[in-house]
Amino acid sequence: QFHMIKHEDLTWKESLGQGSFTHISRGSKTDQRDGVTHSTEVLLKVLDANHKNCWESFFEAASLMSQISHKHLLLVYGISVHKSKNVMVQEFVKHGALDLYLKRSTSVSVSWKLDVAKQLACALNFLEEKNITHGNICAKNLLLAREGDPSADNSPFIKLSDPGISMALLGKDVVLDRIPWVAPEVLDTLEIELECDKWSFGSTLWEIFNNGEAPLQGLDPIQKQQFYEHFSNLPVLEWTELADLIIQCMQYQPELRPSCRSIIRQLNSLITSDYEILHATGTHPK
Ligand SMILES: N#Cc1ccc(Nc2nc(N)cc(-n3cnc(CCO)c3)n2)cc1
Repeated sequence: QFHMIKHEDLTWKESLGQGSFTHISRGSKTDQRDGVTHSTEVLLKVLDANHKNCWESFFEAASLMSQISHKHLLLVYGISVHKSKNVMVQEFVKHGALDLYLKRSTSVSVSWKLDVAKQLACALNFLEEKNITHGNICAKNLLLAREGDPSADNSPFIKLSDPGISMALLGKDVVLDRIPWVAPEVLDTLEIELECDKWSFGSTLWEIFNNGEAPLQGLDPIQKQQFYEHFSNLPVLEWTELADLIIQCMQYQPELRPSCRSIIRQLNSLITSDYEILHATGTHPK
């Protein structure tokens, strides 16, 4: 079900940090095609040795991304299993994770953020049409392939990363730490459905429009759990129409959350209204 890559065809370069139970490095893979040796820059995602029991879920996440291809879904080249090393070999996405990029960037425009949000909505719509739930939508799992340069009139381009190890295996503390991205109903069942991705989309929208600041970042796991027990909502953004979309996505009743098509329609009208506001008053909504 996916391409097996030989360990000797991989070269590790610098470490780039870690996710849940994994760590990532820049690297390269060599392969022979019509007698010529090609070297490709890759991202090597290694499952921590002390979580070897999660290897099935780790590779299941990879195979989810390999079964389907879409311009906004990360390309997974294959996997490599050698001794106790379980490695997922991914395309190297030039500008890395969106949360870090937003934290570092000062001048990201509203239209840039709306463009990114729409790309994520399109990726989710594609998954929804195939009845596939991602289960870990957040800015950290959005990778920036192209920065977009307003003067050169080109726009950003994002890729949705693999969901990583399923929450059923991650343990309660990791699940609590994923509040408010994880949908409230998941806390009881640890089962993820399509509606869960809509809740997470709302939380990710909040992140994007708060320059990568993690929502509820100051709260400890207990306070995060209480946030759900009290049916709380994230702090409202100033742009009312955008705040409305976030609230719709983050409805505690899953069946009340909007379809992806509705999300895309609402983003399109925000894009046009943003455009009109800009050209009417020369100023941007907050
Ligand atoms: N400075 C810098 C820099 C760092 C990384 C990349 N590239 C890249 N490519 C990928 N396929 C995945 C990731 N990645 C980043 N963080 C995670 C964990 C959370 O998902 C995954 N980064 C490019 C530049």
